[in-house]
Amino acid sequence: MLLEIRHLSFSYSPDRPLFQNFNLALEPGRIMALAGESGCGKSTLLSIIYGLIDWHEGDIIFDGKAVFGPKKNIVPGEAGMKLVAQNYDLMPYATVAENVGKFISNINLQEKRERVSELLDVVGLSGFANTLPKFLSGGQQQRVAIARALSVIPKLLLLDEPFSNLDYPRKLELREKLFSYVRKMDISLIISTHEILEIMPWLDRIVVLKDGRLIQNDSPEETFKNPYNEYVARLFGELNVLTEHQMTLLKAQKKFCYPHELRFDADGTKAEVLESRFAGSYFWNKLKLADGQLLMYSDDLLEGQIKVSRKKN
Ligand SMILES: Nc1ncnc2c1ncn2[C@@H]1O[C@H](COP(=O)(O)OP(=O)(O)OP(=O)(O)O)[C@@H](O)[C@H]1O
Repeated sequence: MLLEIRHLSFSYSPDRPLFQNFNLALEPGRIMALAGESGCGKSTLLSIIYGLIDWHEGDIIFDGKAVFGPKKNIVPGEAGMKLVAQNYDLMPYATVAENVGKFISNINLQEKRERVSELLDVVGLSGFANTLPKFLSGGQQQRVAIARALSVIPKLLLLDEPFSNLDYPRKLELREKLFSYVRKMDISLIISTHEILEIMPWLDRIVVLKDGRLIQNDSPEETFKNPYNEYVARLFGELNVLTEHQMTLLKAQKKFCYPHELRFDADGTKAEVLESRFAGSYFWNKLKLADGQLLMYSDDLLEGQIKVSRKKN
């Protein structure tokens, strides 16, 4: 294992424990997402792993060695580990290129320039090498911090919501370049996110947290198809929670059903279309089915009475 968290306990205040006997492990070269509602402990866990916070009990082993908090390790951060937190901590009077090159050796300046230029390309900031951070947007500063974290290839990269400040096209571009680079360089990654669907294709593992507790730790496919509970299923977007009667009519084995899992079926059960709205790549529909309402996505606008069934997994 590259990282092992064993029996971790931590709270910000004694009356509100956050992590209690928390365990987690990461194999080398893997990409793991930390998912869960706001306040579930994602940022805190990343800070603890990086040694920025003293925890109360338990061990964190990184690359075979124990990690310590600031009481025992005054300069935080293990060699081989980098954290990009939500405060980017850039040098204000240094250019973007100088910030990115901060940890790169000056022995070969030509090599350093090339490396900085490659990293700026990865984060989509090639035109900003000579700009000062104060002239950048929050999202751009965040990307400078990511480039700097990648400048000396870490074994483990910790990213706290790296796409949160980006507009959609930039997010897509950075996502593609960043994950490709991380895979190419065999960097292990733990990434916290609110938007699990958007990064799902690149993940090996999804760890779902709620109030500091580990709710599920599975592959993306398993988590999506067999969410442990409603909280986990809701991380993937809109969700139907079926009534007993609806479960019987739809011959559903499970209580949860995503809107895309419902489909037209001449042999299906009757439903009434209450609303049908254009939503881009699909139509968003609200149906009345038996004793409750359901959401269903369709290719066409719907109206009146229709028949639906639940797709098999
Ligand atoms: N410095 C602090 N002092 C006291 N409580 C804190 C501190 N930082 C976070 N908390 C609390 O600890 C819990 C976990 O917070 P944390 O920031 O780790 O959650 P998160 O999952 O990263 O949230 P978000 O997705 O909103 O960033 C929350 O209840 C939060 O209010």
